Amino acid sequence: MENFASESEALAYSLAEVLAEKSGRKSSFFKKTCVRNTCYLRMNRYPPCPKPSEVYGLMPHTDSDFLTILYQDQVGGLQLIKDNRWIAVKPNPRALIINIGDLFQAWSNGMYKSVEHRVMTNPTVERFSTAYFLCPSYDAVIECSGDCPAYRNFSFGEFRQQVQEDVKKLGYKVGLPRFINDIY
Ligand SMILES: O=C(O)CCC(=O)C(=O)O
Ligand SMILES: [Fe+2]
Repeated sequence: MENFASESEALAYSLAEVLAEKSGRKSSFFKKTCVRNTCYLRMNRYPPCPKPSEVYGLMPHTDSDFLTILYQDQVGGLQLIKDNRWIAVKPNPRALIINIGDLFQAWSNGMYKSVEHRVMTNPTVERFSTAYFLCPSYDAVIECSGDCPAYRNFSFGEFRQQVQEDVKKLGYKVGLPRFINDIY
């Protein structure tokens, strides 16, 4: 598991470097902004569920980070939304899944999208996945790029707090729409 974490960390940084350059920013941004104590690994276990059509393994959501590196086992169940339709992400033991998170969407002014995804349950088989989340320090300010920034500046701490507040009060995450720029 430690190996997975350190390999994922290295991969996340190099991917983020390339993506930063592609979005017209300094490639060193993530090295400077992301710190070990906010990045984390999540191990997901999905027990078999007798009513898969009624119970999600994981509710539809976007990830609240910069970038996620995900490994899923052979059971399947991960889906992402494309053109308003849910598409299954086929398990491949030789592949990792890379998700752009909300912070990268804001930072790139929507050039890269934080894709909505969910996990369906399986009636008979247990499923496992492991995800590494690349996150900035809580006080890092996410500045949206471009002449017409779609989002106002916000810190990761502020974003996280708002997400937690919404989940507590409303029962779901609102996420980036809360930070849309209202100067236009
Ligand atoms: O289990 C999966 O395939 C997805 C996990 C996930 O989306 C998450 O942990 O945020
Ligand atoms: Fe996720």
